[in-house]
Amino acid sequence: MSDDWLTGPILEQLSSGVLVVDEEFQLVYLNTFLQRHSSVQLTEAKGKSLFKVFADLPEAWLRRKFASVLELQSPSFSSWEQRQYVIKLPHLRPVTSSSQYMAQNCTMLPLNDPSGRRHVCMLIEDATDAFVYQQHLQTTLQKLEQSNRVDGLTQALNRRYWEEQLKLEVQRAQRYQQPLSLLLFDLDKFKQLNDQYGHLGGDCVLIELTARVRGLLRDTDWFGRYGGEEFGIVLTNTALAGAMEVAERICLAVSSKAVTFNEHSIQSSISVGVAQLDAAGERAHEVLIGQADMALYNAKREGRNRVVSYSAGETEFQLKTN
Ligand SMILES: Nc1nc2c(ncn2[C@@H]2O[C@H](COP(=O)(O)OP(=O)(O)OP(=O)(O)O)[C@@H](O)[C@H]2O)c(=O)[nH]1
Repeated sequence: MSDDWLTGPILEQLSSGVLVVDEEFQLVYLNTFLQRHSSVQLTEAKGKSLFKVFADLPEAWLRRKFASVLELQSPSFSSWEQRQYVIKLPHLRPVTSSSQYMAQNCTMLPLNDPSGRRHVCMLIEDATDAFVYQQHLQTTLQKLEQSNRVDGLTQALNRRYWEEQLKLEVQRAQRYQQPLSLLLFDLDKFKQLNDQYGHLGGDCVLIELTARVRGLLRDTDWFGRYGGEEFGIVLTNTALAGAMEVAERICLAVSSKAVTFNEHSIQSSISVGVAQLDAAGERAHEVLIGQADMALYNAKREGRNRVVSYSAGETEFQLKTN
């Protein structure tokens, strides 16, 4: 007895695609799922070349796959992670996704008709849910990674990540013998500012200041929040003279324009310490931080709102005022 009564309705109802081709890659069968999603009708497509019916198939790849299934008489599989789709079909999800096509898992099976002629049956499973889920997961992981790197208030890099980058850049500069400089700066009399305008006023100054500073830097510089009101900038491929120029520009950008907070106009300034990498060895980045910190200390001591560079061997630090 024929099994058509059984297989017919199942193939009609199946929510996966079933496609069969003969040895010449001519279409023998398409189930309802595929006809509905591709708008190709079996009655019109039967006997035609698969690659003419579906013009945008990856022909060379699919021919190789089919040939190996026919020759080895064993199944082959392609997942959406390797190749997002084999047949370009629109997906019907009401979700936003970067792709409008159905992600597919494809299994290719050897199939012989009753007279022994060889065919290939391709089963196409809709994997769009998994694809969309993975995309969401990736976006979430990227956001998480980003939030692990930045300081929540100012969006400057946080201290841990910034120090990691400093260490890497110091190693790079040493290996390729390129100059590298470090700026450390600190808001002047910030405690007083907080006392006068409240913590929110202080926060507002920190946010505005970091935005101004960021606008003055190159993409290759690393700007991080080193402590409460202390920040660090790694200037790659920059010698001391260039770093001093950047520091002066930043110092001026802060002091030349007040920050508006509620009805207040808050005037602020920073002191900046600058040092160029000269130490060798594994702890060179720590030495560099120490040197920039000493220069910053001197900028504070000399009256604030200024840039001071560290110079090795000098007892008195070179002072530069705005
Ligand atoms: N609003 C605000 N204040 C902060 C934050 N982090 C640290 N501070 C404050 O910054 C102030 C730093 O004070 P000090 O270290 O005495 O330094 P200063 O008053 O700036 O004095 P000088 O550095 O010598 O000019 C403290 O009052 C901290 O509470 C922050 O995220 N937001």
